[in-house]
This record gives sequence, structure tokens and C-alpha cells, in this order.
Amino acid sequence: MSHHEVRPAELELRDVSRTAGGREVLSGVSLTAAPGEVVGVVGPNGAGKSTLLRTAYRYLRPASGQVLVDGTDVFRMPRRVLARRLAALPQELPAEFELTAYDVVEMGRAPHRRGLGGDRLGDERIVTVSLEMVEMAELARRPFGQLSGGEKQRVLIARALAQEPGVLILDEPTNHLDMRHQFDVLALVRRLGVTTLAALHDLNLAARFCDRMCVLVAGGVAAIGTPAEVLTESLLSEVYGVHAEVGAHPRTGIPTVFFGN
Ligand SMILES: Nc1ncnc2c1ncn2[C@@H]1O[C@H](COP(=O)(O)OP(=O)(O)OP(=O)(O)O)[C@@H](O)[C@H]1O
Repeated sequence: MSHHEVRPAELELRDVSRTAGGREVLSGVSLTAAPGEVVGVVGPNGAGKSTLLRTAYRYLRPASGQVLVDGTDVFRMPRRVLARRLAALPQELPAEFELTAYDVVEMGRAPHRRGLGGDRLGDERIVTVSLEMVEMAELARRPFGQLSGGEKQRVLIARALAQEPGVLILDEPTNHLDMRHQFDVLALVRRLGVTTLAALHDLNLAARFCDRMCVLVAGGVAAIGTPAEVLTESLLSEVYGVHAEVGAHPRTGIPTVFFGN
């Protein structure tokens, strides 16, 4: 289906804690994503979702605990070796004003390049296919800085895909995306079969695309399980302080939140 080589890895966060500004923002979070599993991280603003993801892609070092990819501590892996197994979509859009969309996606091939030359044609094909996957091939030559928020987001997703990772860490991947692209990007991630940890705010999208959802509250795991296990009216009321009904989607039967406030 895709031209991407996918060898999904196991991602394990083991008792991860992290302090910021003199406060514990993650306290003993443990979470394992099996190879090929899509795990959504949800929870209120400030719960620690981005902090958790940043430790998972080795941008932040946990105060204690470990992040393991296929059983190896990411802090013991050379950066380049990790970049061949794990790719991330950070929350902030970088300002790459000089580079074209194509150039940005090509950066994803850097960890795979060996010495001079390398497999240029193979790299070009993967970059092109990655752009096609997010429907950005037509805008490949446009300067990244001139793209709309949603177009930039899709280019950065393509860059992560071009890395051919075993694990994808996505911090609010549907940010800036319209309804159809939100759906398409998550459907693409599902189809690829890459182990995925994604912070999502939209509970209905999370329920539709995640195997399991992890609910973070004040830096700790409040609940973890399948969408049906996690999305209950009492949890929504406790965690978000909203009154909402949970029903089943009329066609798919997937749990769906109806806000009632
Ligand atoms: N460098 C820092 N210094 C002080 N506090 C910080 C720092 N970084 C993060 N925090 C705090 O840690 C908590 C968790 O932040 P984080 O960005 O991980 O939350 P989040 O769940 O991703 O939130 P959102 O849904 O709003 O994106 C917040 O209360 C935030 O203010």
C-alpha cells in the first residue's frame, strides 16, 4: 500500500517523572504501546501531555524513569540511531523560511543517509510519496514559511513519515487541520501500522482512531484502556468537569461524546 518500510517498534514509558518550575508535572507515568498500536494521550490543558511526549522523543530528560524503544533506553542510543526508529511531530511549527516544503520533508531522510551520495533516488521517492500521503505533493516547491497552518502541519507529518520510523510521536497532529484532513491524517497513521503515541484534544477522533486512550490528569494517569473503557460519563465529569453523554456512533458503534453543558 505504501512505499514506506514499516517495522513497528515497542515503546515503553517506565515510571516517568519530570519536574518543571519547581513542580512535578509528570509523576510516575507508565505506558506501553505494543508494535503497531495507536495510543492516544488525552486530558485537560496543562495535564502534562506535551511534557510526556517530549520525554518520549527525548527532547526532555525524565527526572526519573525511562523511555525504551524495543527495550533500549533512548538516552543510551546515539541520536542518529534513535532517529531511524522514532520520529516526532512537535507541537510548535518551526519557522523554516528559506526551505521549501520538499526540503523540510527531505530532512527526514538525514538519519538514513550514509556517507557521500547514498541512495538519492530512493530518498527522493520516499520524500515524494510522503508528500503525496498528506496531499502536499502539488505544493512541494513552495517555501515552507508561505504555507497555511494546516499545510505546514501536513508537511511536518510528511517529514516524520519520511523518516520511516517504527514509532511516531505526534503532539496534537490535527492542530490547524480542517475536518477532512483531521480524519485523513489519523486514518493514514492507522493504515501505516507504525506504533503511535498521539496527544489529542478531540475525544471523538481519539475514540475513532486509537486502540487505547490514556487519560492524563495533573501529571498522572487517571485512566487507560480502550475508548469504550475510558470514555464514560463519570470520567468526563471528573476529569473535565463537563456534563456530557456518551453514546454509540449510529453506524460504527464507536463511543461518541455528546456535550450537554
Ligand atoms: N518550563 C516550565 N516551567 C514551569 N512550568 C512548566 C514548564 N513546562 C511546562 N510547565 C507546566 O507543566 C504543566 C504541563 O504542561 P504541558 O504542556 O505538558 O501540558 P499539556 O497537557 O500538553 O497542555 P495543553 O493541553 O494545554 O497543551 C503545565 O502546568 C505547564 O504550565
